[in-house]
Amino acid sequence: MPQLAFDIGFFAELPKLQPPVRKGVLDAWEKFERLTLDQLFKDPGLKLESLTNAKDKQIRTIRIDQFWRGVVLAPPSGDTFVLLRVLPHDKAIAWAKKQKSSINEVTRTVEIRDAATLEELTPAYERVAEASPKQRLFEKFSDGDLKALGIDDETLRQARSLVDQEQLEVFAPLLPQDQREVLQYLAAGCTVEEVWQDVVAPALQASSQPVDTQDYETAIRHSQARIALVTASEELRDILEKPFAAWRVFLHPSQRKVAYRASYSGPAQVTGGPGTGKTVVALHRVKHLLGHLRDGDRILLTTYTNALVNALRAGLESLVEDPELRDRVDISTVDGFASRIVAEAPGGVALRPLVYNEEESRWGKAAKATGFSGSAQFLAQEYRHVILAQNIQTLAEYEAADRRGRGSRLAAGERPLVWETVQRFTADLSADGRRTWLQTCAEAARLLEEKGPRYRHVVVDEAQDLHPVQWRLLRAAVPERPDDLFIAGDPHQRIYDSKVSLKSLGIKVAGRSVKLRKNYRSTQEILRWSTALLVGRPIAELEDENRNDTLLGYRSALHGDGPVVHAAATEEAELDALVGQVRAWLDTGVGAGEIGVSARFNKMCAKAIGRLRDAGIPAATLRAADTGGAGEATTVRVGTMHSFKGLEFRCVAVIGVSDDALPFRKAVTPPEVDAKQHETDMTSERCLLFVACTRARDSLYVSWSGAPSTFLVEAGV
Ligand SMILES: Nc1ncnc2c1ncn2[C@@H]1O[C@H](COP(=O)(O)OP(=O)(O)OP(=O)(O)O)[C@@H](O)[C@H]1O
Repeated sequence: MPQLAFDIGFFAELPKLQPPVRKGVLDAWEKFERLTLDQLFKDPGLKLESLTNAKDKQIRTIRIDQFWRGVVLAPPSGDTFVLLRVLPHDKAIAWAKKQKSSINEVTRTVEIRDAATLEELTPAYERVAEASPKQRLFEKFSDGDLKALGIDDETLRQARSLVDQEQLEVFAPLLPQDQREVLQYLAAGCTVEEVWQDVVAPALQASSQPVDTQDYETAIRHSQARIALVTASEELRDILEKPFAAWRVFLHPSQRKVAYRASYSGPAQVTGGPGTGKTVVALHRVKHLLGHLRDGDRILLTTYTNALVNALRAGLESLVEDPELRDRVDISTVDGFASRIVAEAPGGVALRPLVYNEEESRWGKAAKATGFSGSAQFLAQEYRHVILAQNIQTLAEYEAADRRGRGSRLAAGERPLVWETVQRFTADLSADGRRTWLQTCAEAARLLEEKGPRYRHVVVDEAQDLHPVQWRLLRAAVPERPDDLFIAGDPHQRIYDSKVSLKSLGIKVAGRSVKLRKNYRSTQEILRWSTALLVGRPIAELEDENRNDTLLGYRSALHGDGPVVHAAATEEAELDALVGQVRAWLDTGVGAGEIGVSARFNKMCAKAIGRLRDAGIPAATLRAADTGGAGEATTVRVGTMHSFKGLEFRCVAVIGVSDDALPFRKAVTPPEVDAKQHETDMTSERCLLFVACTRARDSLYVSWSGAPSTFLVEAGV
């Protein structure tokens, strides 16, 4: 029976199609379901026509309505057709005539290229290259290597004519998608092996048969990354009516391979720069695991902030239709999960957690009581990074503890007094019915270690910021078995003080770790600018702190304007400029809810909200807008850089990026107190700015008053 599948290019244009045109698409799809092949070709309403002077006889058009035409791949064999585009009549014909389809001999997937334009451009570029003193862009790669990566003869000739990346960008939209990616990664500096592993191998279809380059029926089924087969009209109606979320349907082969691998023999990890779809992969992994869950088994899906919990919940709702299945997933922050475990324990008392500022003053008091002369900051860090991290329970254990991660000296004879001060701090806290969040996690971990795990699988997003105690808790929440932990995170986005590697925690992901490189969120211009903030700064891996991670090959296929930077003389002037920028976005049709404003401090956020509201622009803090329901769509959301973690907006203004705000002196341990901690804190501050900037999809605006942050200066802004 014939059927009409849908190419990703059609979905990309879907938001522009009016409801009657969408209805026309649905009608056309139903015709393919209903009619025989013979009837389809003869149907006068559909007009499945081939085109004169077309590059490819297999590319035809169909009638959607009087004005709109669909461009369809109509293979010579098999009965699956693919709707490539829906365009106004003349544009559809012009576009269709230029395209050519093929089946890639390496990946076995269907490819579409703009053959006419490529044929026109290539000789001109070849002439330019011959006259150019520059080396050819792919000079160092042999034909054999390129062919092994799926570059076919036509693309090879085109690739050989290029001398620089700018030229490749001209060719990129014309090339078949998979081959384009291979060339872009190689041009970005990745090795043949890396491209093979990250781009080609995940797309490969296991088969011992030679590739039949005429068998489109099979190739279409191998092309899940760009062609969707829709089996029910309700499904299609749903896709056509709701705003289309491509991530639900079209995973990149590297994403699909990680998310839908049948099973991992132990903990698995997915890393990658901002916007590479780690959260998307985590959600698809949950979907996969739900499909194999035994009776009574449950999944914990956990992340760092409440805003992200809401985002995960919404994502899972759109990915997993069945509410009963969704009910088998608990979605919570790690701290929220810990509170629940502690509160549910027999006799468990919910102790009020300390907020950040309270802790330091309590350490000060404890030090005074015991006569410890060091700083409160030292004590807080010692407690966090040595005592809690190593789960130290006694003075003897503390005296024997390894303090290698710490850069501050502590003579052996001083440890008993530190220990006494710690005891004082914890005793005072419990006397007041209070607890730090990490103490709550430690208590929850102890309870689970005693009573046994609660979950069959734990899926962790934003893993880079978890403290060893939180890892202990998650480890105790799930038995050590295949598919126990699935971990998504990015060390470049570490913005809290928890530099810890999975290896040091005994969580072994070697051989089960994948890195994503394609950014789906931001334009290449925003990425390049933001990435410059981190260039030359070593960032330790998530897996192993003795190895550094890189953003090599990290890139986006999206393009737009570069970020706008604004230097204001005073804070007042900076806030005025912010209002001007937000108004300019609104004037171009951006919704208020698509705009995010981020600053280092709450105080600056409050000022921004006040100023925007004075100008008649609805604005609220992230939390107020998100818990206020409707506010989310109609309000500019304003939040600290920390609270922007994991979120995204069409337009982002990062404000107050001044010398005195980033790095924030109080958040950075002085080098004379602890040189190692100083470095870690500086990196966290730098990453914080990186995180804030990489929340932007289409537009990024960065401003400051007075002197700019040294991070901007060092990045050459
Ligand atoms: N295969 C895909 N197709 C289309 N869009 C995608 C795909 N994968 C991810 N996206 C989109 O890219 C954006 C970023 O995805 P996601 O939030 O999962 O990235 P992330 O790696 O978790 O980002 P960050 O680390 O910055 O929080 C989202 O808008 C998501 O819908």
